[in-house]
Amino acid sequence: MDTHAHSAHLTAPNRSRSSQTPSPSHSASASATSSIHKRKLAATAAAGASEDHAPHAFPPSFSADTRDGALTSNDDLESISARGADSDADDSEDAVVDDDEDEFENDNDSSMRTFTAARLENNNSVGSARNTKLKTENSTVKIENSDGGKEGVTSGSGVLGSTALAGCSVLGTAGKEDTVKIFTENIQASGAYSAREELLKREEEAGNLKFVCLSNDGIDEHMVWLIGLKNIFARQLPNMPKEYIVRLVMDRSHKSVMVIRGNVVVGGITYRPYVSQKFGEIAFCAITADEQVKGYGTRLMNHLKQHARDVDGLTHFLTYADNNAVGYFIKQGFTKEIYLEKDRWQGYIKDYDGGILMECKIDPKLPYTDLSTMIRRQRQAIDEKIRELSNCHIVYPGIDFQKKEAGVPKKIIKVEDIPGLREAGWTPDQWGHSRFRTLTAATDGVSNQKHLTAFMRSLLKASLVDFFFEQSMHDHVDAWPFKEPVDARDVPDYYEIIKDPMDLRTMSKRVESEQYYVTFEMFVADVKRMFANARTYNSPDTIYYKCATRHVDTINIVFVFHLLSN
Ligand SMILES: CC(=O)SCCNC(=O)CCNC(=O)[C@H](O)C(C)(C)COP(=O)(O)OP(=O)(O)OC[C@H]1O[C@@H](n2cnc3c(N)ncnc32)[C@H](O)[C@@H]1OP(=O)(O)O
Repeated sequence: MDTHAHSAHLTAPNRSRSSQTPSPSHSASASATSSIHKRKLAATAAAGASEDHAPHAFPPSFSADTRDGALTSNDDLESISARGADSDADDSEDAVVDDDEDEFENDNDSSMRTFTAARLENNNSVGSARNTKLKTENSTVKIENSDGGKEGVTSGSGVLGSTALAGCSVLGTAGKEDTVKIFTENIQASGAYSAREELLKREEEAGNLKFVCLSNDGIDEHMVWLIGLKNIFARQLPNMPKEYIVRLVMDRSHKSVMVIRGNVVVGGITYRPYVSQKFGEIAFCAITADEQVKGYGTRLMNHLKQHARDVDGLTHFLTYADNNAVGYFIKQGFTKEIYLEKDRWQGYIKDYDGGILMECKIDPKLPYTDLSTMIRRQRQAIDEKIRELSNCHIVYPGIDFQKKEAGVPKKIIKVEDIPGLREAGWTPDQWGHSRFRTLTAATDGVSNQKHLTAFMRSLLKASLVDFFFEQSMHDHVDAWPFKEPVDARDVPDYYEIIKDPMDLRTMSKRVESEQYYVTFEMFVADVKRMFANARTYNSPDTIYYKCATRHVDTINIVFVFHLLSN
């Protein structure tokens, strides 16, 4: 274990999403993430800790493992301090040369100022105000064995393959296979998640897209990709000092899983595997602005999990997530609750003020890069089971419900003629189970229907108007809105507000058809609808409103009376 120590007070990288990120289909998340919040990383490595706990400069990745090839020095480390982005220090102070000035032209200044000012402050007043931000629990920083870093460079590098489970093989006979296929495709069901994963998986198989995991191994092409990734981080995490990003990305104990499309980096995740502790720390995660919310972030995370489990032997990931990226991490299976035992991670990871520590347990078995196939198979298995137990997958032709005037059906359909009803287990003796008895079903259905029609007719033609509108008719002869359908020429906005109009004439037509109101409840429902409309359209001080209110109770009484007398 490296026991190199120095008294550095470290970085305040603010990791925050770039405000220029377009999010066509996710405006909510885009707007939520567009505000650049200031985030401070209070990282510390106290000098003088015990040998066992390997007192080190923070982040540990800048320790001895890093010296052989990373673009860092301990001086540089000391210079990254806990500072906000509002420093006004001299921009001319040199730091790490930027590889892509265009990329950075908009957001370069603030972090450079932060960095520079931090250096000045660090020289002048080590341990003053900044110390108050340092988190005491981090005062001892454990140093990971170098195995993590080395592994990252050797066995950990390479193109990440999908586990390529066989395509959707369907159980059962050929015929069944077809139906299952049709059904599964019909369910639209793969859902957005699976659809995106499936699409990107196909892109990978077609060779248009690849996911690689690399460290700084000196290979030219890899370096170009790492620099491309560094640029994306710098742009997407504008409050994070670029020098800090460079160091971690180029640090050989860190690994980066990258999405490469057409030899161009689209995004990536830089993490440090703590192999002996079996967890990894995600340092940076970003997708280039115009490729966000297209599923790359999810596929990237899935590749990362698979690689970290199968190559690094990790069981967990920890990360300090930006507030505005918490939603993304939750969708990737991260939680704010940390279940990993503290002694496995505390002191190992960088501590960010303003971020939220989140954890993800890596499942030991899940085929992370082929989840869409797994989900599809699960759906098929569930579908098969449902088919064994029910006929709900069989779709019958619909009922021809052509209507005449006033919504009266053109032809009467007998219940037993409804397609699929008998097949679903219905038998005519189940009539009585219906909540509302229909009169046609009873043995004396015809006479009952006649009786009901007569009753409703009398209510409408004779007593209803008098009974219900006695007062209003006397007081207001023009109770016309209830008697006829409202004329849109008289009341232009009526049908914009009232979507289900009702009036006494329509009801009368329904009664006279002797086909519409097969239960008295249907009749009462129309009366109530008529009153409800009156109260919706008219203001409470109108006679229509008052009248409707008064007579809702009346119709209820009539209804109860009818039920009792039958
Ligand atoms: C440790 C850290 O680095 S924290 C900082 C994280 N990085 C950033 O904030 C930089 C800017 N943002 C990005 O680079 C990207 O948006 C990422 C990396 C956060 C996500 O990558 P994407 O490719 O956009 O994610 P992807 O398309 O796979 O979306 C997965 C789901 O997460 C959601 N999501 C994506 N970004 C966010 C967000 N910032 N907040 C909430 N939800 C989000 C998506 O809407 C999608 O939801 P759905 O499955 O219900 O449709």
